[in-house]
Amino acid sequence: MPKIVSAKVIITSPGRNFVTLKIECDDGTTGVGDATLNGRELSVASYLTDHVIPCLIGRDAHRIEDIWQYLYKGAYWRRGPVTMSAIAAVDTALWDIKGKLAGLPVYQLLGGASRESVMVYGHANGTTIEDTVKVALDYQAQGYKAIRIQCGVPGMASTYGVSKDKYFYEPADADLPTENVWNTSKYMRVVPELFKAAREALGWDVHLLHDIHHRLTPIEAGRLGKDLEPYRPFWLEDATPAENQEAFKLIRQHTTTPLAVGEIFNSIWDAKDLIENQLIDYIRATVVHAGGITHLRRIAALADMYQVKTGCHGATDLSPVCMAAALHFDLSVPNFGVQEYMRHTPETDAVFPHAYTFANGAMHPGEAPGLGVDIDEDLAKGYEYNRAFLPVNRLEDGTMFNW
Ligand SMILES: O=C(O)[C@@H](O)[C@@H](O)[C@H](O)[C@H](O)CO
Ligand SMILES: [Mg+2]
Repeated sequence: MPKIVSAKVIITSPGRNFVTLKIECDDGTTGVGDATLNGRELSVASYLTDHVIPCLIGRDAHRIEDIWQYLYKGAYWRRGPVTMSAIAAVDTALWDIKGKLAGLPVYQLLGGASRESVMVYGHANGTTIEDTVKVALDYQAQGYKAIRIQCGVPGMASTYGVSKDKYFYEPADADLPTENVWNTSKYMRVVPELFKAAREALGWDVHLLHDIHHRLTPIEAGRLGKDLEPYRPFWLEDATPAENQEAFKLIRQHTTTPLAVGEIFNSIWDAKDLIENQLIDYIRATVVHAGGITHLRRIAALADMYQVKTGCHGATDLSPVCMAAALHFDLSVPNFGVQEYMRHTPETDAVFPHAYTFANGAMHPGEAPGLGVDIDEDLAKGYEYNRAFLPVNRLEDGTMFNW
């Protein structure tokens, strides 16, 4: 049996902070797992180093399920983004090792390919509607079949999803949280205009997505969903904060626009009622924050029973290790919907050499045994950790709001 003899946490910051777990077995086989939790990276690093790694040494690396259960039930304090990101990193690294030892890409261990490739969506954003549509046309020209569109809001200095440099969006932008200001009614006026202009420019053969990013009440989300129905959005994401899963009932009463939620979910329990009551159409949970491949498969299996599809989160703060693992999952899962692909920078890609490829609006994890991704430890050493927080959001009267 491949015995775990060591494991280490590698923190590197090629443009943004990443936390990677690397596990090594007695025969020299290694596996990697993403443990990055944007804005709280060191908490997961410590959880792994101080509370998980000592319990891994000497265990059989093939026993993925047993180790998962040991770390989940053994913590006593179950669930939460820190715990489940740490468990995810271990799980992902063990699937990587299992694939390498079997000489198979992980998707083959998950039941093989259910499709030829994985449709992805890119992020078109701009300060104005015109700017956003121009970038969306560029994505369409690159072959993307699905494009997220986010534009600035007249009268507001900033809004979610609009970056200074268009193609790379990194919201964790300061040593202490940047304070943004928000106005819902101004936002709700511009989004239908954006979709109208986008449909006129791009036509109907491209999927258009939008991320509300937890900023509307259920009835406001119902209103926006209804306003957008003529433009057929592929989904409206994070329409309202989802701690109260029941809130989505009110949105469903008012609009047929498909709903996606779950990038901040970290276990099946966060999504159970949403899925069982068919209150959503896509589940966004992904490998790094929802307990790894093992737990994400459970979430997808429950979703499949209710015709809910997967739509894994894939922002730049999820490392190429998570992207690789997600693509193996996406290729095999029966109820695949779409994969977010917010390209990493060239310096990040250099630190994380990978086998996955993009062509014509779709991706493939490649045929390398395991996940087909690694971390170049020498390169990684050259990028010091830089504390960076996600912004916070206030209403114009100063009330603390959702970012
Ligand atoms: O859908 C998305 O990609 C966003 O919600 C993310 O950009 C999210 O804001 C970041 O991952 C937070 O770190
Ligand atoms: Mg989102």
